[in-house]
Amino acid sequence: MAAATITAAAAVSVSVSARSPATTNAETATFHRYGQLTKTSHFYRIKTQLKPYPSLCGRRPNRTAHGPSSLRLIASAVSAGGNPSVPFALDDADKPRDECGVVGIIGDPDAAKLCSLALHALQHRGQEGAGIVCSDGTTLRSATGLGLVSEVFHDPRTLAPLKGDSAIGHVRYSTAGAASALANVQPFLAGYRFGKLAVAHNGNLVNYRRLRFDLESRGSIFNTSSDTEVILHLIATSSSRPLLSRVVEACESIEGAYSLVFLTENKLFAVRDPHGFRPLVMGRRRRTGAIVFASETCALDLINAEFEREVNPGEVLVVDGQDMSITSACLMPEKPRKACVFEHVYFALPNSVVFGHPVHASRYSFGAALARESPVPGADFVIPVPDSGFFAALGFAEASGIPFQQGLIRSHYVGRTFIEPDKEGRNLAVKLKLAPVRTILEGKSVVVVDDSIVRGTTSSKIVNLIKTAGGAREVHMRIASPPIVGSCYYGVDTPRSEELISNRMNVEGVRQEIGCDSLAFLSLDSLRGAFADESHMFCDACFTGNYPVPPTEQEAVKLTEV
Ligand SMILES: O=P(O)(O)OC[C@H]1O[C@H](OP(=O)(O)OP(=O)(O)O)[C@H](O)[C@@H]1O
Ligand SMILES: NC(=O)CC[C@H](N)C(=O)O
Ligand code: SF4
Ligand SMILES: [Mg+2]
Repeated sequence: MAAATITAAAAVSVSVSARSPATTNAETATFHRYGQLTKTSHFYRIKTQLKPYPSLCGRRPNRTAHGPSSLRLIASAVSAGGNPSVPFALDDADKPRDECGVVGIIGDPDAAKLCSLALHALQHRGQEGAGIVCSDGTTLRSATGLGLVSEVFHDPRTLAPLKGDSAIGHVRYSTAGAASALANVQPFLAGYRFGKLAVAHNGNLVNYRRLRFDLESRGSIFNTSSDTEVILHLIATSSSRPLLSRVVEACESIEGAYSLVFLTENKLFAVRDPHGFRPLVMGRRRRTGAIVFASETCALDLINAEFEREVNPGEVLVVDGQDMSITSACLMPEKPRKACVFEHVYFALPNSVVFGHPVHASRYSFGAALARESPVPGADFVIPVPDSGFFAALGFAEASGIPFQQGLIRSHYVGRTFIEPDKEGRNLAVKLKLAPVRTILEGKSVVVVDDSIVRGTTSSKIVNLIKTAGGAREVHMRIASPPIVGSCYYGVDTPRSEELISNRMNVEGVRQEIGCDSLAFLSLDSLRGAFADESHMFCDACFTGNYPVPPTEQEAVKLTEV
């Protein structure tokens, strides 16, 4: 972005209506500009959720380019665990990894505590680090650490200083920047010339290297090696006012996947990229009326928040802590919706409703379709690969009429293996995690259903376990998604294409490699069929190679080189 002008396409106006949680009538409908809201009630409901999305969009005049950076990342007030001395190098050698979970709460005296609970519910989205930033209206405080939420916040003294009515939180699984660096654990808290700002990000920016290069050549000093920090610098160097405009302007420069929550002293922002790759939902706590944003509805459920709606792709929502008014703006002209289908295949928890569809139901229908496409006549049992293969196996069993049996037991003390950052960790985790039930499997022909094969680590170990330790006669693997043939550039750990087993070999080659008696994957048509006439609104690039936002040549090379 060397040019001196940026075209900012933010909405100039938003619609807000207000109501008390105790009433159902809309009390007020006011029209505001850039979040200059008049207080009409303590509780507001956004009218825009009833409007067709494009009606929110508008345009505002050109703005001048970013000035010199004045951003200062503030070290965590509390660093719970980890090694703070890990350097801040831009680790080009890092490979992209997986998902993250974000949460934001405003209007509740227990905001930080609720955030930590919500992060527990989102733990499956990232196991490398966790953190919370909260605000008491004047001061932002932060606690971050490496490891699981239960490890980072095991000591009540870590949460105790996090007082205030608003907070954001993050569980990390790195896509850009070292997995082991405490500095990369979010939320990031920064000081800039208009105050303090914290951010938590789920997704991956495909153009962050170029943006970082541009910012650094204008004097920005980066404190982390994460793509997310670029967003803070873009906001800090924007010449737009107020913060909503700066956020919008920053988002116009970034490309790729981003579901974001920002916290200032008195406002909470939620932003979703125009394609809507990653999920982000909004809810409201019944007891206090607090507004909650979270990656998945399972986090809302845990803290008794009622789901209200998704944050729309391309939407910026701002909740003002002073009057709980909500402002909605549109980032830029509409782009085709491309929700990540892999959230339904693997990432999200089955009790979540993601992109408007219950995850357990999608998985069940993938499994049932698989049974119709690739039956295994004469098999004795259908066995799920815990955890995420469970509902697909149930669908397979019911559609095929073959009895369902829990032939593999999962240890509750080992997390997700696919999201382990290194190969040794993944190998060990599969071994420790799954154990065969010999008295079920011995001498039997079994259909083993898993949600996906990525590198093949899990499947080959499972086939071996079931045959040797379990004593099964035949193992027929059925995979409830198509072969993964392409890397993901939008926040998921499908790293180098050479590491993807289905990219290296055909189905028969994969079968021989993992050692099962037969192998079949779900067809692309059946995957898409589960979403019927909405299927065009899903990204399935890792199965098809049709990338909605082409990675720049440089990004693609970097991602495949490391
Ligand atoms: O081919 P691979 O590289 O081994 O990756 C695929 C496996 O990883 C995932 O499980 P994971 O253990 O991460 O999570 P889960 O417990 O939710 O199934 C997925 O469900 C497959 O089982
Ligand atoms: N998986 C994610 O969404 C991670 C967010 C961010 N890109 C990071 O690497 O920390
Ligand atoms: S490429 Fe695959 S994992 Fe990545 S966003 Fe698209 S569907 Fe999801
Ligand atoms: Mg699994």
